[in-house]
Amino acid sequence: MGRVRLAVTAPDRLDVHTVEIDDPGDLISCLPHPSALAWVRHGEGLVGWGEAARLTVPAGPGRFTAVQGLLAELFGGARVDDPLGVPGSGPVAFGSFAFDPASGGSVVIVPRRVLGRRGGRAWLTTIGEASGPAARPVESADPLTAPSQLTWSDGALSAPGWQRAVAAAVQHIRTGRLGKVVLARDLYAQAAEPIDARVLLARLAQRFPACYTFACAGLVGATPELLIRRTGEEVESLVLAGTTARGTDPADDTARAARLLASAKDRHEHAYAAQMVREALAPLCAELSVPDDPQVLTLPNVMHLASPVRGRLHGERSVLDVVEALHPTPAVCGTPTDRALELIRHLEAMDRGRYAGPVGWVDARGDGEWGIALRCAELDGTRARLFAGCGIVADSDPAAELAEAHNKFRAMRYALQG
Ligand SMILES: C=C(O[C@H]1C=CC=C(C(=O)O)[C@@H]1O)C(=O)O
Repeated sequence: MGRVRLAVTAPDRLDVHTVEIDDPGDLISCLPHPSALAWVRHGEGLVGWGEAARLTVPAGPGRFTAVQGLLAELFGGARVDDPLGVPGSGPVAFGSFAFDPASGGSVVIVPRRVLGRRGGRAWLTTIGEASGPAARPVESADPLTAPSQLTWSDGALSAPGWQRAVAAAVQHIRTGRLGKVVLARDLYAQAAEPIDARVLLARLAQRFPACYTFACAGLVGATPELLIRRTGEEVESLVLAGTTARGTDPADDTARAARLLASAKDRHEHAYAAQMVREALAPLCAELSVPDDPQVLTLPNVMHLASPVRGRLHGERSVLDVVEALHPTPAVCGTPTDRALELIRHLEAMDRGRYAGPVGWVDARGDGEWGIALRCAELDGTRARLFAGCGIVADSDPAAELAEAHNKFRAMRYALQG
């Protein structure tokens, strides 16, 4: 167990049954309640609902390994019937961690039902009940209502206030104390009725199929950034940093992609993130491949510089142990990490909560997928708090960064407005 003391609500012993089922089709439309758990990309992944166990994770170092230790105990003591034995079958926990290690609010949930779909197979896992496996994913579902009468307001900083923060960050960087810092801002949307996460998930998955559409304890989004996937010994990551807006037509897109690849400022911003991921993974891996040059990832709202990373772990390490080594990367914090974190706390004038923290799932084998919670919102009844951030380097321009944040907000604005 790590240095963090976790609060756990769980029965003495979990009963877990996985059964292979016919293809349930769209996973998100199988979610029966707004309190959704989800991790879906290109129609594959996991959704969950209900709570067999909940871990409340306080602030402090060693959060990820502390959770891993506790889950190993909980899952190790469970009665498990898992004839599939694939990543995501058997006992699974979904989690979402605060960005800042000094902040509380991280949540890990072991659902009562998990529905999985990958590679032409589908399964249903029932957790916590001694009564045996459920035969069908959902008996009945609450009706869906899209958010209406939305009104918008600034979060901690107005647009000009945030531009001043960016300008201040540039000044700090020019003194040479740090190379890069990622600054974020928040926005609020107010709806007439409680916001149903399932509506937002369905819109995000349909519009951003290549992103990881996620939900965990009210944090909902579609992130393009894979922090780490572990499948046995294999690990994968997709490092993103450096952004441009989409073009107005295919020729404009091609020109913008070429400019992004050639942009010294964006290459610089990207290199900090790729380098740190390389350094964090190298001691954990027997083999590691990080491309020398990034490629362009095109999304419906923006384009990013992207480095797909692959490795083979040595030693017994769960996906959460690898998350512990990686978070926070310079894609969301900066270089050096401690100085960037200090500046973020000082300049953003807000607590990021779980935005820019790891979000994903882990199973009893230690396999799992964790993204960085970007392009997301924290739902609280009728209100949504949206976040977007931008990497700042010595030659960043505050107005251009504000426009970039605006483009990143468009994903969640679309999820809310349709
Ligand atoms: C911090 C965010 O994006 C990160 C990921 C990709 C590109 C980024 C950038 O170009 O600034 C950011 O590092 C965000 O979307 O809130």
